[in-house]
Amino acid sequence: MKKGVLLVNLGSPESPTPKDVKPYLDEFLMDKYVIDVPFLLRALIVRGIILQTRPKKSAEAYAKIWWDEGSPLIVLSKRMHKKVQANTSIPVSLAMRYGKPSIESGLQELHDQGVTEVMLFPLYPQHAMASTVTILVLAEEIRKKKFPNMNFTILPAFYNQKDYIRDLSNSIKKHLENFEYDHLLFSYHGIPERHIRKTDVTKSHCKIDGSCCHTPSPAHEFCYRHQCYETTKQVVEFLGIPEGKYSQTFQSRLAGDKWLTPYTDVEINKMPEKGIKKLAVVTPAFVSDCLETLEEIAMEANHEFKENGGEEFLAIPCLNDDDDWCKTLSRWIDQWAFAETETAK
Ligand SMILES: C=CC1=C(C)c2cc3[nH]c(cc4nc(cc5[nH]c(cc1n2)c(C)c5CCC(=O)O)C(CCC(=O)O)=C4C)c(C)c3C=C
Ligand SMILES: [Fe+2]
Ligand SMILES: [Fe+2]
Repeated sequence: MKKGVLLVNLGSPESPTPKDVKPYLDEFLMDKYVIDVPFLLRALIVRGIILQTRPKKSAEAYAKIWWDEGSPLIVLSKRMHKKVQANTSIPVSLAMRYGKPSIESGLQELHDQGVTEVMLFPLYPQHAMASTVTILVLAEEIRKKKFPNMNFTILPAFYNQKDYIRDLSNSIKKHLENFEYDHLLFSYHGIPERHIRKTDVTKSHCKIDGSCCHTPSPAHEFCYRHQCYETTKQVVEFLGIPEGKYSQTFQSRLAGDKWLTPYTDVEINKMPEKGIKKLAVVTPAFVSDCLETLEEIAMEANHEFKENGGEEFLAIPCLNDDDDWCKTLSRWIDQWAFAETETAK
């Protein structure tokens, strides 16, 4: 029995061109855990409507943040992977849910090293159907077809883990050292409200009314909204940020559904008139900087804030390949690998 780990992030297109963005968006948005409607309706919405115009617009956005080495999300995930591997003797592979390197190639790499016990490690602090569940479902499909002798253990969402909260808080603190902020905004990737109800294991707890997420419930093990509030609360406590000096919003919505509120862009635009002139934004739903942080926040939100009277804007980087964070990841891996754990198939 040999143990190994598969780190899985979201993925990016091959290049910032409509030709490569289109198949990436097709794979992403045709995922039934992302656009969760019956296949024919999904195909109509995605292929008939979204893919007619979005690839060009998205490619332009990607082109603004693209690096010489490639997509920031992929480059940063690879740097993190390298440091994590350097601090553990357990084989660690990196994969993306959409695009390359694929989950299948990551599992193949581990298989080629004789690994039979794999910890699946979704690189998302908060659990969501559109991010975590889709990884686990696809990995299981591939396991059944190609690697039937492998066993999987799943690393649960780490939104409230002491080590994660400490590393995130320390990184925020470091970036705020030279920035006298009026307000710190915690902006999380949004999801449709319907997804929250679907992942409610009690089928009765989630009301999305502002109070359910603060009332203890078994639903919270899989409630993205609760987990976002909890990450914010624990970071705020760790850093001692006073009430009124921070808030939480959700970004990156698609047209159509009602997504989690308040919306980041709407709130940021209102801030200058409320007296917030120096704004810092942190994006804890992402462990690696990506289109959503580098373009939507650091460029677009920054621009809008200033257009509306804001003066200074700081987009705090994600944890990326922060040394402490990479050591934490290696330590979690070792804790699992060297503990007497039961593996789940
Ligand atoms: C926290 C993780 C993420 C969740 C949950 C999530 C849900 C979700 N996303 C879309 C649609 C799009 N997201 C896009 C980019 C994108 N999304 C995440 C993470 C989560 N998404 C990341 C890390 C990225 C950036 C990828 C990169 O290459 O840098 C995009 C593509 C870009 C664009 O055209 O705007 C889309 C589309 C939905 C519909 C959804 C939940 C239903
Ligand atoms: Fe997304
Ligand atoms: Fe809730």
